[in-house]
Amino acid sequence: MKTVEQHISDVLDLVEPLEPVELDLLSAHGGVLAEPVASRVSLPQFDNSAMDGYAVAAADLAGASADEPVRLPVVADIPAGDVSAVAVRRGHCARIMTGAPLPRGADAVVPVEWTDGGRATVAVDREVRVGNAIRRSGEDVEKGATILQRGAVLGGAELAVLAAVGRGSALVHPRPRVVVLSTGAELVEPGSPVGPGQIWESNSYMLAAAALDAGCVAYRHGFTGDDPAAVLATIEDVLAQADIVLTTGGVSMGAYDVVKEVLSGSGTVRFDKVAVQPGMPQGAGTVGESGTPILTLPGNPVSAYVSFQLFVRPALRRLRGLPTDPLPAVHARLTAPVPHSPRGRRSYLRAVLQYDGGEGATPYTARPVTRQGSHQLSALAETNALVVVPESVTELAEGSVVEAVQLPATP
Ligand SMILES: Nc1nc2c(c(=O)[nH]1)N[C@H]1C(S)=C(S)[C@@H](COP(=O)(O)OP(=O)(O)OC[C@H]3O[C@@H](n4cnc5c(N)ncnc54)[C@H](O)[C@@H]3O)O[C@H]1N2
Ligand code: MOO
Repeated sequence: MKTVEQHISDVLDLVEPLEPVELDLLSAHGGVLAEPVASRVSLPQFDNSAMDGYAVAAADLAGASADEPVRLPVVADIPAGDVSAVAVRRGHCARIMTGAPLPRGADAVVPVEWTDGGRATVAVDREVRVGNAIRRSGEDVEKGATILQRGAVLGGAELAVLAAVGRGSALVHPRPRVVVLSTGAELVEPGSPVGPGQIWESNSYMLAAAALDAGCVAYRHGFTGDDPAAVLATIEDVLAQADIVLTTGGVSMGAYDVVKEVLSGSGTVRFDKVAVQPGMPQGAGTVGESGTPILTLPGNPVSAYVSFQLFVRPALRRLRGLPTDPLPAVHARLTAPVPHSPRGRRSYLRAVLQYDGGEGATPYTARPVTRQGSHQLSALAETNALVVVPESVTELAEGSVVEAVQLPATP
């Protein structure tokens, strides 16, 4: 059987970061910067007021106090955006709003709270230091400085920085388009009645949602029955909208394992048994003229989920232009024994990981959920970690220290 690491490596060999495209800012959300961005301007671009108040020469307020306020004539009113470039002569002041350009001659701003708020003349009841409440040009960003590094994921903060320096678009690796196909004649769309022997389809929702959580665009293509011609036609149809295709079901040893049947004869898809539990039957390769990567995951829902986290997620990260680091892992103490684990396969047990600050080897505990079958979906929702049981280990006592892989949460 193939090792987990070998399969991850084979999957990664199928994908490259998507070609960068210039996208307007909101469309670039979730994209990964393909080049560093330097600012063409200083921020702020001009000295401006940090408060609503009065622009003054600080020296004019020498000796001002509550008992003996200094009175200054107000020669102008400067709202934010005002470009009428007033100057303030000594002994005068201008009313000024937050963000408005500082007039020539002023070297401090007095907040309105220190004054009587006068419009023609203002009384100021204390002294002010030079530079008070002034935001200097360049104190946020210096012209020419790098504001974002290549590889930055564009979220709200990054888009704000780009917008603030005047960029209307960014060159990014776009979000990959992930098409999810489910196969199986027994599958029925949730919300519709099921007949005898049928089940409601759930894998495509799980995988499409996991792809969205992983920063991709996801399309769900319902399911395609068990007819080889129809499955092949569907796969060919979706290639135009896919940077990667995920299928579930039909890859094992059954007489109707249609994905394996149709893909074995076309493209470069290889089917292997990977030494992992769950998620053993896996296929990976490319299809179509443009060599679109396709990963065929097992149909058992928990197997499909674990396969996504182990094998699909790194591929999606590479498509996005991100490092393919594994999920973070911590050491944790088991709060229950693991009575058996298959020799020669690495088990990933669904578990609830908790920080209890406890003494000893690790401050984390891991409680494996009770229903560990590949078909037992119900405990997935409470699962936040996968406990790793190495290939050579067949049982573990309560209290054993294990590696627990932390699963990503929906952002
Ligand atoms: N003789 C053998 N049988 C099986 C083997 C084996 O090595 N020899 N491997 C087992 C393992 S491990 C797995 S995992 C499954 C994988 O099977 P397939 O990928 O071929 O999946 P299906 O047979 O189509 O379905 C398996 C199971 O999952 C349900 N399913 C499928 N698709 C969906 C869906 N979209 N939503 C919800 N549930 C789905 C399906 O009804 C089956 O119950 O094979 C074992 N067998
Ligand atoms: O590998 Mo299957 O994925 O054991 O249930």
